[in-house]
Amino acid sequence: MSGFGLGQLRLGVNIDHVATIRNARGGRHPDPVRAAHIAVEAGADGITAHLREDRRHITDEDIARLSVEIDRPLNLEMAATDEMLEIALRHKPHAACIVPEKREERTTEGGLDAAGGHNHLQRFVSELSGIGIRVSLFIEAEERQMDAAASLGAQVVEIHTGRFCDLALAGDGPGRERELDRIRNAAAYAASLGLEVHAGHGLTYETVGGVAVIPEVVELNIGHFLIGEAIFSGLDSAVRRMRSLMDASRVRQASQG
Ligand SMILES: CC(=O)[C@@H](O)[C@H](O)COP(=O)(O)O
Ligand SMILES: NCC(=O)COP(=O)(O)O
Repeated sequence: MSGFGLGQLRLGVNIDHVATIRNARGGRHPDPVRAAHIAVEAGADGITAHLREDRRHITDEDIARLSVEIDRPLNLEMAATDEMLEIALRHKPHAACIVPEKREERTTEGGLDAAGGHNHLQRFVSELSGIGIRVSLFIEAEERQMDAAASLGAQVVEIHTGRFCDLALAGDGPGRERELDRIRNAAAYAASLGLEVHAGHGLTYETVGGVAVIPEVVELNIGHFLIGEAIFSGLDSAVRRMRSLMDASRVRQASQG
């Protein structure tokens, strides 16, 4: 149950890094699909998985199994390539979130340049939407990127919270607040364009509250921190704690009016 007064805030659990641990030995344990089941039982509203071109963690088989074995929406993160488009059209996940990818990156370093890549992206957005897949663009908190997403016909934008989280981790209070203001303004602007607003990347127990109270944000996608916490407290406990922090933030915000 999310905060009273504010809309329901969904939690999408990204299970990429369960696959990172599995792939370290090349076996089948730990199983990302088993993790997805545990996350759903613990309160996840959906599962996010990033099928990278280099398959460094989530594999094609993981996506195939998640597509049929999990009874919650699957949010497939993908690069805008013909290979990934074919896979998405084949499995028809609830949503496809188009993210930028560079092989040499350790993790996603920035948002998709929807404005600069408008012509390249149009075919992907049209073909995915054309068969009923909700298309999300993982973008920076910038109005021009929101304008591009709306003009492309994407239904959803996911605002990159990585810089906010990095500033928080570095103890840069003023910088963190400036970035959070940027995210707040971008969320309100995106909603005014009729876009559904999600947020994610790098969120932790410490940073989730600042984003959870943004009224236009209806979904948070959180993965790496939760899988890390799961090593110490178990995945069920980590997801439940994140869920309760999200809900408590919304209740606090609603009670303050
Ligand atoms: C787009 C994003 O921020 C993440 O969902 C993405 O999955 C990060 O890539 P890794 O999971 O490979 O770190
Ligand atoms: N799109 C963000 C996501 O799915 C999870 O990002 P992270 O929590 O693993 O950094």
